[in-house]
Amino acid sequence: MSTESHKPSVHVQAYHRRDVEDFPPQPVLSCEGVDVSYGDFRAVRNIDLDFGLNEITALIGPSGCGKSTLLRSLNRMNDLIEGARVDGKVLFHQQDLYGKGVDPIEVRRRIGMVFQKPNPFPKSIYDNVAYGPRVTGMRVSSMDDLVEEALTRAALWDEVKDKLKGSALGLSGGQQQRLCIARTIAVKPDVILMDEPCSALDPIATSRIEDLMQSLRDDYTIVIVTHNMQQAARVADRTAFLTAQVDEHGQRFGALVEFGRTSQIFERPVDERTSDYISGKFG
Ligand SMILES: Nc1ncnc2c1ncn2[C@@H]1O[C@H](COP(=O)(O)OP(=O)(O)OP(=O)(O)O)[C@@H](O)[C@H]1O
Repeated sequence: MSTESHKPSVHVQAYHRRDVEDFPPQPVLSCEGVDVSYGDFRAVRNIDLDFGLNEITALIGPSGCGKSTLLRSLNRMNDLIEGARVDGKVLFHQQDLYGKGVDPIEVRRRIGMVFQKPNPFPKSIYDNVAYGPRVTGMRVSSMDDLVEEALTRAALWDEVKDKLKGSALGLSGGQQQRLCIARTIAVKPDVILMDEPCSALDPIATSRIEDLMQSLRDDYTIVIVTHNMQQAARVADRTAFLTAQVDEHGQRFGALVEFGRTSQIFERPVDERTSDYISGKFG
């Protein structure tokens, strides 16, 4: 990594950001020397990253550099992919998520995930939100209240309160994505992982999700993978830039290039590769 600072490249109006410290004072989730492999292919290598409490961290980088692979390692979603393996440590409140005796279902409850394409269940709006609390056996004094709270938190309640028994599939794409966020929130996670949550949405629906992320940040730690650098610059407190490298055997793999406050990454990147990427020279 060079020490010289490179020119600013992306200027966008950011949401009001916290004045985050240079290093997260309280990392909720940390990667220590994380490698993710698919069979013999070590797709992502040696990642060290801290995700700070009540912060939004964006993972950016060119296609295929391993952003989604890394994101899935944060809540053991890669366990569901045959041949996938994670080495190194992913610490959640200092506990290794891949340690002995850790229940991956509980991991996914505490660290929820929202996908690129809204994926509501073919059930009613109400049942989509109530699904997680029911299957995880959460003790709930009033399911109606919990559903209302989650939908309100996901900025969807006013639009759906009169049709809770209607099919979730009848909602617009943006509403479906907010429903998926409500479904994630309903099981009371600490962290929400978002894998390109706006890539299937129009600009208005995208802007609603970005607003929602800002309001969720007070209660949750959010990690978002995005291809949209303007989006990262608008919403994230910190940004990690990954890129593909080639090892001595000619094998491509994803590596972390630079991680810092979003303003620093976009306005004063230290590494030339970051500067080239955000100025559109590759990717
Ligand atoms: N299920 C899988 N089996 C084998 N290889 C995979 C699998 N999923 C991803 N890969 C490979 O791992 C590498 C990283 O892929 P990944 O999808 O994580 O990158 P990405 O940065 O999220 O890409 P994009 O921005 O295009 O979504 C790529 O070489 C990809 O082909």
